[in-house]
Amino acid sequence: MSALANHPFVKMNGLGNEIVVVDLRGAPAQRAGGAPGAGAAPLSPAEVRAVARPEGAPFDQMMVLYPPRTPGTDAFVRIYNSDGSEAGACGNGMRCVADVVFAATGKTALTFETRAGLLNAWKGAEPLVSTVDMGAPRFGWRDIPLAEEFRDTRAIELQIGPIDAPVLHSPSVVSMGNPHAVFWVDDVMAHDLGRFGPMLENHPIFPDRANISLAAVTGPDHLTVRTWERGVGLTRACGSAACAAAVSAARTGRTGRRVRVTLPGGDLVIDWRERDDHVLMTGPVEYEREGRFDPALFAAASVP
Ligand SMILES: N[C@@H](CCC[C@H](N)C(=O)O)C(=O)O
Repeated sequence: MSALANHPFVKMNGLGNEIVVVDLRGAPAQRAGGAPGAGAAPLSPAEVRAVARPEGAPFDQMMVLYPPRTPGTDAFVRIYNSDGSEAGACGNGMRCVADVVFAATGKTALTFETRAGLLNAWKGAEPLVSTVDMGAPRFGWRDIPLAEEFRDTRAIELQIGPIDAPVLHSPSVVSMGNPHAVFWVDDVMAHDLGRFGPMLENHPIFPDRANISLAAVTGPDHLTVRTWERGVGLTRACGSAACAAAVSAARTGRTGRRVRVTLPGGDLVIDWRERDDHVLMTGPVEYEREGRFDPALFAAASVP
């Protein structure tokens, strides 16, 4: 039987980015995938997709907390996309997880571990607002990763549309713990991202696929961004994409290092800190409902 059967969950969102939070830290060791400190086996893609079904708890990302692997951390967190794939980073999801743990423990600062490394979170001055340190961006072509060498990842050779009049071209590419391509446009609404997104997500230049964003500079230190998320599709907000757009904008001289990013679901403040190169993301979360996973979900999907 799935570790998720009958297990409680919290449905939240970060600016409309649909997030389900599941805490397996108190689950019996074998159900949580191993003894505390010994790691946590991933859920199967079929299990994750079962939860994402309309009769389950549909989400863009499901954030699953396991016992800490590293002393001093509050949890090991796995991040799942609705197609069952696992991601290395999810800014909005981490802010949701942080708020759940802030509320349960009374702490105001937390450290989590994800596949992409350690990550700190702080409670904000206002209720339901928090800041997550997304770590340092990586710009090397192998780190993103790209399938072939590009010395300068501020604008790589990639375009769609007619060769002499491309519709989208020369994206900035970066890893925020997950792969991002940012296409610079005048108006993020003027392009059919629902059509181009899947082609670009699965373009052979991205061996691990990629999150695809359209970004426009819409004011002094203000960006507007829409994202086609890897493993999900169009979402109302993608925190790591906001970070990717912000660092790419600063890196290409379009803005300074602290910007407000407007996404379809609302605004995030992104600060690419000079002193340690880390990217800080601040924004709100919302609680929607609590529930328990119906075991029938997993039986129907014939998952373990
Ligand atoms: N919504 C997220 C990003 C989630 C992961 C992404 N789809 C991937 O596969 O890399 C965010 O807020 O950062």
